[in-house]
Parts: sequence; C-alpha cells; structure tokens
Amino acid sequence: MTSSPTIGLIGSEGSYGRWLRRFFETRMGLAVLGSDPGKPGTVEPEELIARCRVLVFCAPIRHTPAIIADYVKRAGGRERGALWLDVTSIKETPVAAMLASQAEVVGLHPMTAAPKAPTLKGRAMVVCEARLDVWRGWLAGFLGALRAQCVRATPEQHDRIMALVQAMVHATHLAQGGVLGEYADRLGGLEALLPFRSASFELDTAMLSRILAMNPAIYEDIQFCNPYAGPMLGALVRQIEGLRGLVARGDDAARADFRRRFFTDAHAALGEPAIAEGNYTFERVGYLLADLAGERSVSMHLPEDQAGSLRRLLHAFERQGVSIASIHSSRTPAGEVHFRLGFDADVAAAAVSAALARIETEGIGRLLERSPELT
Ligand SMILES: NC(=O)C1=CN([C@@H]2O[C@H](COP(=O)(O)OP(=O)(O)OC[C@H]3O[C@@H](n4cnc5c(N)ncnc54)[C@H](O)[C@@H]3O)[C@@H](O)[C@H]2O)C=CC1
Ligand SMILES: O=C(O)C(=O)Cc1ccc(O)cc1
Repeated sequence: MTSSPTIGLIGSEGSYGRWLRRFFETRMGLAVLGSDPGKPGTVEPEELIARCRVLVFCAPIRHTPAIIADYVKRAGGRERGALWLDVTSIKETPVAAMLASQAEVVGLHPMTAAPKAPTLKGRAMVVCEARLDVWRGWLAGFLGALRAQCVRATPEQHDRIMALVQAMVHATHLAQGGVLGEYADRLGGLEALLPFRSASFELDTAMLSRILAMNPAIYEDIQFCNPYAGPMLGALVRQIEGLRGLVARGDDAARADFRRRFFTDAHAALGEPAIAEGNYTFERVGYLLADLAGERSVSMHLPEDQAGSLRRLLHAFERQGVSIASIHSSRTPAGEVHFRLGFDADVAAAAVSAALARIETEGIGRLLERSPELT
C-alpha cells in the first residue's frame, strides 16, 4: 500500500472516466493512467496492471463483469496488495467479479451522472466495502475528498434498492414519454403542453427530458442487468392495472378503494415524516420553478472564493434603488457557477442596466445573460 498510488482507470475516455481522471489529478495530486480500447493516449490492460496499485472500473455496465474477469485472469495474483474499485450502477455482479481477484475490493455507486462540479458534494454515493484492510485509511481520504454523502450497503441490498430508486423511476418516466408520444399527434409535443404545466408536470417532463438526453446504454442496462428490476416492473404494472380497474368501475365503492389503497395505505406504509419532508421539498422546488419562469432576470458570474462579492453585487442594485425579487445560485450548462437575480415588473430596465454597468466596471461580477425585457 502506498499513500500516493498511480490510479488506473478502465473506461478512462467515457464520461465518468474523464471526470475521475480530473478528480484524481487535480484534487488528489495523483498520477492517472487510462485504458479504453481503441482510444488514443490510453494504455493496454497489461500496463495498467503492472503500474497501478489502484484500479477503478468505469466501463459500460453490461460488459463490466467480463472486463473485470479478464483483469483477474491477466493479473494472475499480481493484484495482491492492490485496491480495486468500480463505479458501476449495478453492484452484485461487478463486486463478485472483483472478489475473484486477490485485491482489496470496494464497490462504489455515485448517485449522479458525472457532474460539472469538481467533487460529488451534496450527492449521495453508495459504498459496498467488500474486502478492505490496509487500504482503509487511503479509502477514507479518497471518500473525504469526493465529499459525497456516503451510504453503506451490501451489493445485494444496493441492487434491490436501485430497482426502486433508479429502475422504477426511469421506467415510469419512460412510460410517460411513450404515452406523451402516443398523444403528440392530437395534443402536440412537450412544447405545446408546457404552457399548461403544473409544477408536477414540469418536474416529470424535466426528468423525462433528462433521461432522454443521456446515454441510453446506462438506462437500458439499469433495467436489463438488475435482477430485481423485472419483479419491480411486474409490481408497477399491477399498480397501474389496479388503478385502471378502479376507474373503469367508476362507482363510489371504487372511489373508496382508490382512497384507501393509494392514500391511506400508502401513508401507513411510507411514513408520515418522510411524506411531510417530501411535500416540503416539492413546495420549495415549486417556488424555485416559479422564480425561474420569471421573465425579468439577469445571470451573473462572481469571482469564486472571494468573501463579500455577493454583498457588493447586491449593494450595486441597492444604490440604483432596484429591489431584487429572487436570487438563486446555479450552474450554467457549461458548468460555471452563477447567480440568477429576478426582478418584478415595476423595476426600471435603465436602473438595472446602470447597476450592471457598475458591477462590470468595478470587477464585482460578469454578466452572463440578461432577459430581453431588461435590455
Ligand atoms: N453516466 C452516469 O450517469 C453514471 C454512470 N455510472 C457508471 O459509470 C460507468 C461508466 O459510465 P459512463 O462513463 O457514463 O459510460 P461511457 O459509455 O461514457 O463510458 C464507458 C467507457 O468505457 C469504455 N470501454 C468499453 N469497453 C471497455 C473495455 N473492455 N476496457 C476499457 N474500457 C472500455 C468505452 O469505450 C467508454 O469510453 C458505468 O458502469 C455506469 O454504470 C455511475 C453513475 C452515474
Ligand atoms: O437517472 C438518474 O437517476 C440520475 O440521476 C443519473 C444517474 C444515472 C445512472 C446512475 O447510476 C446514477 C445516476
């Protein structure tokens, strides 16, 4: 075990591979080698095994168990004293494949696509400690640097839970996508429906759009490679069928059954505190969506790590007598941190322009975007 191991990434040119390379190099100061078939600048598995004491498998889900088995065979015992990790969205088969080696083994599952941010701060990550000894201290440092909210599980627990947390959520949204597609001829696509949105519809279609914008292989494998996904899909179909049956009956008894089954029983099974918390989350997100829908806004990038820059920004608006209706920090599609400030209709565009000019000349911030209503 060494405190500064060379990291070997298997699948180094994919989305997580590229994110992990940057993380290990810049946040942990470690040397990184990558292997990815046919991709220039990467090395053969043999070289990775010989030179890296930590391997991280970040390859396509369906091929990962076989890829790991191939590494076990090639390493032939040289992996004793090394640490093997993976970030696969499924945990039983990759962890079992890694345990066939003599390396120490920890399965990881970051519950986010490779983020634009440099760490996993605020994101959940499942940690399956399968065989850990001398690498325990190093792993703790690595997890600390990642800044994720770690939750421990066995690989089986993980896969059973992911059948709900991922496979079910993706399945319901993909089904909604299918239904919306079936109705699109008559009622139009998303663009035609969004002016009629509720916050729920906006959130659900955002989820659907997110899934459709991502790599379909991930979503396919989350359904097809998790042995607990099939039974979950059966339960989902039974629930929808049940609802359809009640609506088809349509009488008062069916309505009473609806209330009991989908409300009273669900409250009892899911727990009041969690339902109250989830409802509060929804309300907060609802206000956020309402703010984001506002038509008068500016987005500013502020120099990071500079104490007082937000106060100076707000002061520039105050000096012009501009009152700010909402303020949110977020990231641009390119990943840049920005503040979005919303203004009510009675705020004069000229006053906002004057504040913005001052903000730019005094180097307080940089204007990224301004809605046409404020130009
Ligand atoms: N993208 C996401 O949202 C998340 C992905 N993950 C996991 O990360 C892993 C990688 O996912 P992505 O980076 O999104 O996929 P990706 O498709 O962007 O990257 C996979 C890479 O593996 C390479 N590869 C294929 N066969 C290989 C082999 N035999 N040896 C070495 N490399 C090989 C591919 O050429 C590709 O560059 C998956 O196991 C996935 O479950 C985990 C959490 C979220
Ligand atoms: O679809 C989701 O739930 C996401 O937020 C993105 C994602 C995809 C695959 C994962 O293994 C983890 C997260």
